[in-house]
Amino acid sequence: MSDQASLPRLRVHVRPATPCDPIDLVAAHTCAPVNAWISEGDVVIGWGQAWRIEVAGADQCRRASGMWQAIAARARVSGEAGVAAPLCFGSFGFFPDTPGALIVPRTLYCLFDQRAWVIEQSVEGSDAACPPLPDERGAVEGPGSTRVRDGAHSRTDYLAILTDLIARLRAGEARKVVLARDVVVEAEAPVRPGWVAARLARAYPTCWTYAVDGLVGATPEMLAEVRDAHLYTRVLAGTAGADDAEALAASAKDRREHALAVDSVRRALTPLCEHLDIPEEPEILTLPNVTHLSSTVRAIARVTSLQAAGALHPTAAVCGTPTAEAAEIIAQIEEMDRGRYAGPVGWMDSRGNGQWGIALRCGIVSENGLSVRVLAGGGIMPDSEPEREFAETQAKMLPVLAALGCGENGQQTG
Ligand SMILES: C=C(O[C@H]1C=CC=C(C(=O)O)[C@@H]1O)C(=O)O
Repeated sequence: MSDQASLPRLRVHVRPATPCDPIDLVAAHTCAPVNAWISEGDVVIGWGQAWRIEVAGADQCRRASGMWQAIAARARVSGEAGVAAPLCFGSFGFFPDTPGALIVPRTLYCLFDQRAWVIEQSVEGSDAACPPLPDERGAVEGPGSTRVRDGAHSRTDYLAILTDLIARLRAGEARKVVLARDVVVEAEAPVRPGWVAARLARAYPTCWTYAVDGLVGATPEMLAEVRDAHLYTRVLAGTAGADDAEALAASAKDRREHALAVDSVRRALTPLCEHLDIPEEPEILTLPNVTHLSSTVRAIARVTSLQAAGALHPTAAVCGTPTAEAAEIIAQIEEMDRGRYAGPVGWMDSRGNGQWGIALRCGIVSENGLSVRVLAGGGIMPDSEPEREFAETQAKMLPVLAALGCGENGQQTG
């Protein structure tokens, strides 16, 4: 059976709405599951689920994009013409054996160019009512007290894996490998992704905050944003402390690490794009917890945002160089399921325009909400130092740990 067999016909209604604080809205109490994308520019928040597309195996993004285009083409849309509805959210695995999904919410609140819209989406023939917008004055409860425990590896184990990896890189097995680790936060009461997203969006307003299908985070790295064929990608690789911008700019190791990430983006985009514009030198991006080397890449690409994301994933910022060798080494030594960490996460409209970030600085909330796996990694080079790389992952975990009320070393901060 083809992927596109038995796709639904959506009924969609778009109406203008009063702009409100989207962060209050995402934190508001509701019985329907929340998915969200909050940035300084665009906001998309959805409640409930009208339809869901699950994709497993290779080439997930391209296949999901094809199914979405077929659904969007046959949707019956009424109301105002200000938004290219229907809209969906999505999240995909780092490795192809983790299934990805597109979620079509029942009710959406969107803020584009400071204009607000409410969109109702349902499958023709289903008569369940769309959930109303929640009252943004009623925030959900937090998870109470929380504590952090080791994930797949203790600090000692992880340092040993790093040491071994650096030896393999020095022996020439790959030029760069991005290694990651996890910790687990246990909570007294269920963690609500909307509550975590609201705290992240307030603390990291220049990042793209997302909550999709239980994956919640605030990423500074844009994999692919496409608006009417204009493609924008922000490549990050090379990290130092929040106050160490000068040292980072001068670090030969970080500049080489960054150049490999930019090269991987160039290679992926060249067959896909025209007018590929890649800066010669990276800039510094300063966040509250870390500083990164950053390159903004622009191009003209006549593809959907999700097709572009699929062509780019996995970049050398999250996998390594060469890609196949790095992925193989990760699979051998990381001994942890990355799940959807470091995969594409975002949203898309009926024309394929949308934003797909890399799911970094994130947590995966368990089904009952009582635990959250927090993941972070870093690019390892032959001249990396294990202790510094471990400290870098701690700094990268800080946003989600702090949002959950845990300090850098796992102590509770309220
Ligand atoms: C793999 C992660 O970060 C990537 C993005 C920015 C900087 C990175 C680095 O310097 O290693 C990583 O390539 C992560 O946050 O888990």
